Amino acid sequence: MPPDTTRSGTTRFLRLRAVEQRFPGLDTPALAIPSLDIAAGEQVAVMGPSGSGKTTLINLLTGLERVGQGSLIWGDTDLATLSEGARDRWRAANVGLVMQDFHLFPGLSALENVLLPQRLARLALPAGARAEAGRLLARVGIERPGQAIETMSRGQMQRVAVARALAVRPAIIVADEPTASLDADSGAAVAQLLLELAGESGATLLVATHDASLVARLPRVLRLESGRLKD
Ligand SMILES: Nc1ncnc2c1ncn2[C@@H]1O[C@H](COP(=O)(O)OP(=O)(O)OP(=O)(O)O)[C@@H](O)[C@H]1O
Repeated sequence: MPPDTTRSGTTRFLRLRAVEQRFPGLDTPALAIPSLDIAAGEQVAVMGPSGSGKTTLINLLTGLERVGQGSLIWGDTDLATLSEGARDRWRAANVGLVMQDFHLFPGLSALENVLLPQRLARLALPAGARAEAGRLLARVGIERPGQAIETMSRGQMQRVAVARALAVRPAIIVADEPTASLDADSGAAVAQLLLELAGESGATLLVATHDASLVARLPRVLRLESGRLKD
C-alpha cells in the first residue's frame, strides 16, 4: 500500500498519530488520539457531549493551537512542527473556517467580509477575487452583496460566513457548530450549502456539531467521549 493511500484506496490527507493535548489543572489529557486518518474529500462529523474535546480537536486541526504531543499531518505539513506564524500562514492558504458565532466584521458589507481574509493575507486582491466573492454570495442566496453585515439576519450572516470560508477555494473546510445559533430552516439551508459546496470543490469537510439532521447527512461520524474517539 503506498504511504499516502488509505486502506479503502483513497488518498490519505490527514494523519494523526499519538496526539495528546493536556491543559493545566486537568489530570487526564483533554484529547488523546492514538491514530486517525481522513482521506482527501471526506465529509466528517465530529460529535460528542459538552467537554468531550471537540473544540480542542478543531483548534489543533486548524492550527489555532499547537499540538502538545504527537504528529498532526495534513498532506505533507506536520502542524506540530510549525511556529504560530507558520501555522497562521498555512491556515490562511488551506483552511476555510465557519464558526458558530460567524466572526464577521460589522461596518463592512457582505462582499467586503468575504474578501477580508484575502485582503489580510496580501496587499492586493488577486484578479477576479471580487467577481468570485459575488458569485459565491449569489450561490448562498445573498441578493444584496453591498448590504451592511450588521443589518442581516443570523441565517444570512451564517451564509455569508460560508461564502467567506469558500472564497480561497480551500482544500480543507472546518465548521464548528455552524447551525447551532440558527433556527431549524436556516440551519438546514446552511448545512445544505456547506455539503454541496464542499462536495463540488472536493474539499475535505470536518463539522463539529450537535445537530442530528446535519450528522445524518455526513458519511462519516467521529464520536468523542472524554477526549477519546469511540468507534
Ligand atoms: N484552555 C484550557 N484550559 C484548561 N482546560 C481546558 C482549556 N480548554 C479546554 N479545556 C478542557 O478540556 C476539555 C475539552 O474541552 P473542549 O472545549 O474541547 O470540549 P467541547 O467538546 O468542545 O465542549 P463544548 O461542546 O461544550 O464546546 C474540557 O474538560 C475543558 O474544560
